[in-house]
Amino acid sequence: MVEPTVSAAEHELFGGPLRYDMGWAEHERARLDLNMLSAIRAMPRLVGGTLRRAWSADRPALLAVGVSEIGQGIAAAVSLLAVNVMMHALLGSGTPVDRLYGALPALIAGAVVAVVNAGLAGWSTSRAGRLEPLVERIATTEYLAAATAVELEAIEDPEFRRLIDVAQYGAASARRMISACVAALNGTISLIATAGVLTVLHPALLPMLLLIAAPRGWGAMRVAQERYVSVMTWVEHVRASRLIGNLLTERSAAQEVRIHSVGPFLLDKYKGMAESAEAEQKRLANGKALTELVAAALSGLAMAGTYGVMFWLITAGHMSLAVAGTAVVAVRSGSASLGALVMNVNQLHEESLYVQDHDRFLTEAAGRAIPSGGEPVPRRVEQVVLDKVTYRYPDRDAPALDGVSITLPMGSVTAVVGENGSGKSTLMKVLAGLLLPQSGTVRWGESELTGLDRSQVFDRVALLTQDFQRWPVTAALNIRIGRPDHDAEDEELEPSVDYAGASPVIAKLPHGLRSLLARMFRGASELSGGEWQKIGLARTHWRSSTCPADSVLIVDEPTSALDPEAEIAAFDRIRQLAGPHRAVVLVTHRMSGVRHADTIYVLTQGRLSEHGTHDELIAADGRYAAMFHTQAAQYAPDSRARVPNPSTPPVPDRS
Ligand SMILES: Nc1ncnc2c1ncn2[C@@H]1O[C@H](COP(=O)(O)OP(=O)(O)OP(=O)(O)O)[C@@H](O)[C@H]1O
Repeated sequence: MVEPTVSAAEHELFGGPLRYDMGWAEHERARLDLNMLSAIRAMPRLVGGTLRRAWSADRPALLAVGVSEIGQGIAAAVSLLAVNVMMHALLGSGTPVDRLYGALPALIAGAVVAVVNAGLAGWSTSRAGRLEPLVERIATTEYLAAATAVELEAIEDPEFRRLIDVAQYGAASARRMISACVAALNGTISLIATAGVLTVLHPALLPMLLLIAAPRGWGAMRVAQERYVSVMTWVEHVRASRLIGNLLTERSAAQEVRIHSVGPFLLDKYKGMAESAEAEQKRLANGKALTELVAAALSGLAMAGTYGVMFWLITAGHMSLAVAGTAVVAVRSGSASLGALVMNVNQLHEESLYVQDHDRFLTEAAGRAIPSGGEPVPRRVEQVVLDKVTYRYPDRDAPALDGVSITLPMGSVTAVVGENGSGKSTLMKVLAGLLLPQSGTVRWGESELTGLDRSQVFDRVALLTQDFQRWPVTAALNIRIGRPDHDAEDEELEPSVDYAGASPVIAKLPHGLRSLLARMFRGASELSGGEWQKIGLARTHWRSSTCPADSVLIVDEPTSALDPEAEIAAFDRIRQLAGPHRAVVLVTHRMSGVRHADTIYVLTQGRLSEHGTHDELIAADGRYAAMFHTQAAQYAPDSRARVPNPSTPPVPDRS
């Protein structure tokens, strides 16, 4: 395993070296112990996978490639035979002119074969060129579909995220494997043809040919292995460098980059990291040069040995000069074919390592996919209940939720409050069916979440979080995307726009709802944070209003960017969304927004510490009352007297 030097920049920025830990499974390390034999042994399986993809992409094109490559192999054998006939004619008896005339038919045959060969090569290239993008598209689609189908827990699992990262190279490799397969097929057929001719000429020549090519094969395989190990070891480093590069150009960081002079600082770190990556490239290049030199020397020795054997065969009278002439041509073309074949097999092997990552990702993703099927969610449920729910994130020791029970009757507004990190958002993900609790149950009416068709559960949930997605599409689609399979004209979206108080926002846009909301495109418009939140609210309304059955609306900090008037209006509107067939759950730190909720649940460090109405909780004078009074105190006329003083002393001035 390569242990590259760690740059000072990495230490400072990330607290140490960023390296792919190869921790997926023990067989990963075994996989890196590549050698030529194991590569050749794995070849039928790898080629089989590529052919399967190509077969499903375009059968006629694949067949055309196969036929034209076999045709080229036959052409190679025929042209060697023509050379043999020509040699015999040229080195035979008679006057030079007679001998030239004697060689003419073979010469013409060779020319015809060359033309046919060129035609076949062109045909193969055009069909392979058609297959390549199709195969890449199939592999990319498989990758994207698998990534979107896994449980949220998998997406948040750093190990799985790493696999998503490395697997992204697989689709391009699957594409390149097509041309490598074609070239390998071409090389194999040419080689078989040449080997056949050589064996006919003299059986001793065939092993010599293998001896010439073997060192090059070994060299190519070794270089590929080194490169793959290096790429895998450095993948996180490369990603981090790219991240720094992006931060320097991203709009979101642009202000701090300038005002805090983060630009020159990060640029310097970027250079530091690039230098350590360059050192690795240099090490690889030196290793490659040395390996290739040794391989070329050994191959040269084998070539000299071959000519020596031929010399001995001629002088001992075991081989005629004409046969020797053909043999020289055959050995040269055979060793070139074998060399190319080794390179192609090697390329196939290298690409296949990435395709294997892609396939491994697909297998892993299938194991972590959200199960399809299950019982339908009852159309009417009366209430949704979370009963003693416990959830612990895979990389955490303490549970984020510990035995939490809440009941959400249809038609009610429920508020969940609590300090930062108390588990509110996690609770909402469990409620939405995005996370499955390790213990406890979530019930829709009498039906348990685990037995339900999860896609139907998602269908019944509308979710608005404070970091909701701002899609780089038109304003209309940004609303309609709340239920993308429900087609709608712009006019049908108007009630949602009105509901969210977003009409003035849309009116300001150059093309109304048709305006593109994506700064990165020319002519597009950008909204402020609060304006975006209104669009988000409109989207949530659209989703809720297009659900024909009992549903749950979850709003997690929906008003953080709204001005005070808009905030009051938004809380009012959210409350109005509760209807006979809809339960509303509101998560917020704004205590003014929760006081009208039917029930308020207070979470403290993942546990439910109290619940009740606003009046009950104020009367209980517990955690809720304390939070409420603290916030209310800020707005009291004598607030200076009532807001608690900071618990820490002021930060000293360092200048
Ligand atoms: N994806 C995650 N992986 C690991 N731990 C997480 C993850 N998300 C949240 N946590 C942890 O779970 C706990 C609860 O987090 P959660 O986001 O649910 O709290 P919250 O009450 O919504 O906080 P806030 O008010 O700050 O939004 C925290 O300790 C947090 O660090």
